[in-house]
Amino acid sequence: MSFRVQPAPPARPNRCQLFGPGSRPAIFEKMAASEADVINLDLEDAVAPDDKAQARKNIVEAVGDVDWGDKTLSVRINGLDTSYWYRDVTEVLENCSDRIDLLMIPKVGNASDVYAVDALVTAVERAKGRTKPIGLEVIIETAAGIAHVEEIAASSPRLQAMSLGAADFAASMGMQTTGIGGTQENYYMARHGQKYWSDPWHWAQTAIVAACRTHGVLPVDGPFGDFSDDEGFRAQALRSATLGMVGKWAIHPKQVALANEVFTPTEEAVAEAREILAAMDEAQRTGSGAAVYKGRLVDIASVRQAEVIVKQAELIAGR
Ligand SMILES: C[C@@H](C(=O)SCCNC(=O)CCNC(=O)[C@H](O)C(C)(C)COP(=O)(O)OP(=O)(O)OC[C@H]1O[C@@H](n2cnc3c(N)ncnc32)[C@H](O)[C@@H]1OP(=O)(O)O)[C@H](O)C(=O)O
Ligand SMILES: [Mg+2]
Repeated sequence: MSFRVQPAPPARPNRCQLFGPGSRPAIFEKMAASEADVINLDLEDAVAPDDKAQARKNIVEAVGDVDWGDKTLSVRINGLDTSYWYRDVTEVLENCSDRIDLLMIPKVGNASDVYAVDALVTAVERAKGRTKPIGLEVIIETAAGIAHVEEIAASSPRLQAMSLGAADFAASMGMQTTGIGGTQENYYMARHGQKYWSDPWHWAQTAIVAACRTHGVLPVDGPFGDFSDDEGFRAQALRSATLGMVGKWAIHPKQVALANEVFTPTEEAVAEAREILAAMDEAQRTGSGAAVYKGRLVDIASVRQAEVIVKQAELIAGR
């Protein structure tokens, strides 16, 4: 227990982050017309090396020209292990309109990586007189990133969100899989001739959630590569939501509705949460710290749990 109050993360919906390559401007309007809460225009792995320069130009133009509505608009820069990243930051921020909200930093390995980008962003903001502060989001997708996850979550007041990038994470960890998220065929327990599949992403997700919740950052589940597998996406997203993550990436437009469905509390869940709050109001009025709701104990901790669901529903309703 700490006397410090747990900081609240940014109060904005982040149920789905829809990605699209910056080198494919034909889909920008479609991304803007989607139901995703966050749009990620990519300069990193979805863009071939020869297309990076043109992709920056496309993004600068699209940030200003496309009507992004009330979405959070983010640009993923290249990793700090490349020669591209500083020009991603300078060319985009020196030239694009104030409509941009965030830069996403991939393959973050420690707090100094975020510090470096923060310093460059700060310099460009001052030089260009940008008055709207740029936020940052990071991807945990390396062994170093997960080893230093808490210092990364605490690294900058600009930091708003942290995602798990399952593909690069698996590669960095030396995991024997080419799948991007979801069930892994060989990760199972065996008992009495039956296989019981377990979740290899679970420990990294909980580490991310704990670091984020400690430092007021939004924890987000990353990509699910097999976009023909709706059931697999939904199962992965439900596990993430249950663990405390607030949303999930979509790497194809058909995944947006699935993510929104999972990360929007159901009417039943909200109604039950409100009933618990009412039951506890009544209990406290009569001097009791606990009550019985549908045959089970509810107490002050149940109030905090119910408030998570009600606040999430209100955030989405107020979008
Ligand atoms: C894994 C690591 C990552 O980096 S993940 C994030 C980076 N990846 C991406 O950004 C890829 C994003 N997705 C795409 O580029 C495409 O969706 C695609 C290549 C996967 C499939 O495109 P395709 O056009 O072949 O798909 P269709 O089914 O034909 O499209 C139907 C329809 O939708 C439009 N479309 C396609 N993609 C998008 C999109 N992203 N947003 C909006 N609209 C899209 C397409 O134009 C069609 O439109 P229509 O013709 O019907 O009008 C990670 O870092 C890690 O390490 O884990
Ligand atoms: Mg990656």
